[in-house]
Amino acid sequence: MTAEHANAEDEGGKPAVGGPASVLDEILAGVREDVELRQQRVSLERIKELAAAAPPPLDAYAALRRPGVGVIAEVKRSSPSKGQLAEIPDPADLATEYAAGGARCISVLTEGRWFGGSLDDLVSVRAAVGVPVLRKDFVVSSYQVHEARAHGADLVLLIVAALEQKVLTGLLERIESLGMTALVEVHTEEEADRALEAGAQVIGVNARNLRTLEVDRSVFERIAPGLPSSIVKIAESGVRGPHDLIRYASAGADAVLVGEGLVTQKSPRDAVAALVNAGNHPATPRPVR
Ligand SMILES: O=P(O)(O)OC[C@@H](O)[C@@H](O)c1c[nH]c2ccccc12
Repeated sequence: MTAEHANAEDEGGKPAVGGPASVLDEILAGVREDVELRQQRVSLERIKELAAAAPPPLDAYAALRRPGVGVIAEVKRSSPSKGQLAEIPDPADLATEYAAGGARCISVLTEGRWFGGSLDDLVSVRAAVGVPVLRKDFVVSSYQVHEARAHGADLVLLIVAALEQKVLTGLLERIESLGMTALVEVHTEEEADRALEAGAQVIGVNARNLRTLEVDRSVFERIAPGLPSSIVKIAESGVRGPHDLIRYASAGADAVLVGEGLVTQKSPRDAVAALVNAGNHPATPRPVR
């Protein structure tokens, strides 16, 4: 890697020039501080060694392309919009329930300040389940990508709105070079174009605007049909039950990513199973390739 490349990867996520600081900008500022502190304790060199020594990643891309509409179930304690959603004393227990309900992948929020997550949660979940695990965080530097791999991640989220194009492309390449899959998150058509331009193969359309936190389920219907059929399409946020999965499926979703709608249920396993059943039902539209 050239020095120029290294710098480019660590420059992402600057707030829009002159714009008011959004929730996303605030989150990113905290994330940068936290990454710096962790990097002082465990150097980039060391985290690269740990990543290289970790058991190889699972093929999340293949899992997401299986027939039927898949469910990515998220371990999510809190959110900036609602505060605490659930206690989740043992994320491994919850992930085990999700997997028993038929979840294709497990998403683990590792951001601490706003979402109450941690890398420890990722490690516990990885050890508990046999399905691919997503590191859900605000990834702005290659340090976090190696860190994800070192802690057992198979998939890493990249949020287009948080990254300059050069940085997005560099991080995506880094994720793939470590054998992981990048889930590239967009919220607008322009961001979708940037994701494709960067080489994304798995694109998540987030119904929630990370600047205002508003949820608009029609965003997926606007953006997904314009994506090439080869792209794996994930509908993120706002799934309350099977009816929302079916709506997203009708617009071409390969999978839905669900947090709040699962962690707030008495039986997260049954809630996942209900979604999985809807996703496998013959009447549910499925993506054509
Ligand atoms: O709880 P919900 O509405 O089911 O949403 C889950 C997931 O989409 C949401 O947690 C999310 C989507 N993109 C993110 C980026 C960062 C943090 C969180 C997210």
